[in-house]
Amino acid sequence: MMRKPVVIGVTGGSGSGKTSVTKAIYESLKDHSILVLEQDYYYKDQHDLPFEERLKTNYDHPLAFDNDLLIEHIEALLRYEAIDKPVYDYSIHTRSEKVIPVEPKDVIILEGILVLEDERLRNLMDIKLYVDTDPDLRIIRRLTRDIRERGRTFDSVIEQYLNVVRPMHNQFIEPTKRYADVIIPEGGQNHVAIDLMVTKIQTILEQKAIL
Ligand SMILES: Nc1ncnc2c1ncn2[C@@H]1O[C@H](COP(=O)(O)OP(=O)(O)O)[C@@H](O)[C@H]1O
Ligand SMILES: O=c1ccn([C@@H]2O[C@H](COP(=O)(O)O)[C@@H](O)[C@H]2O)c(=O)[nH]1
Repeated sequence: MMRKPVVIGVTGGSGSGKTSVTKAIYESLKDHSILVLEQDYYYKDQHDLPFEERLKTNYDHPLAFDNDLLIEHIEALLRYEAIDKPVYDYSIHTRSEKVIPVEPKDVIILEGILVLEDERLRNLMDIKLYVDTDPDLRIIRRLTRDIRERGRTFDSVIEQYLNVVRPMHNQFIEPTKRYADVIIPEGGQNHVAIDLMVTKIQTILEQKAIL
């Protein structure tokens, strides 16, 4: 049987705990061969747009992402070829000049708000997870994080949440729950769900005779 990496998709609304779940799975498997791809890093490059225009972009719509490049990169990793992963800078709303060279690994975690929305991405996944956290917790988490880490003000987070993030969540993200194999309530503190996932990934790796 030909060797092929395992691909795990992790999705959920903004602030649901996708990154925390991904980190927890990564930490449990880091002695093996594992890498993370963040869909956020594949937002379309907006260097050509003035900063004021970038503020108006809808970052919660499927068309905001360069999924063609993301798919190209996953397909390369599935062939055990290295990629140059883009880096996204939230404070300037575009890709940074840097890229991160990424070597292929046996486990690929693909994390992002709309990774289950694109059928081409879904078809590349062995396991699909949806992190399901109540909207009140998600907005509290997002507020704290965006002010601390993404250079935002209280007012700008609230305004973006009500006008864009919330309606886009209801229209595009929440409906992808139906594609999930597993729904994880509460995100990164759900140790039982994370342990189950880690065990499942190990079983797949054993079946593929990678471990
Ligand atoms: N269970 C939790 N309790 C409290 N804060 C959390 C919890 N899970 C995540 N956070 C915090 O909430 C913010 C968003 O979590 P994160 O994992 O980045 O979510 P996502 O990737 O889905 O946006 C982060 O600052 C994180 O530290
Ligand atoms: O330039 C940008 C790019 C993205 N966003 C917001 O980020 C979230 C997705 O990240 P999470 O880590 O899942 O929260 C998305 O809801 C966008 O609104 C942004 O504000 N600016």
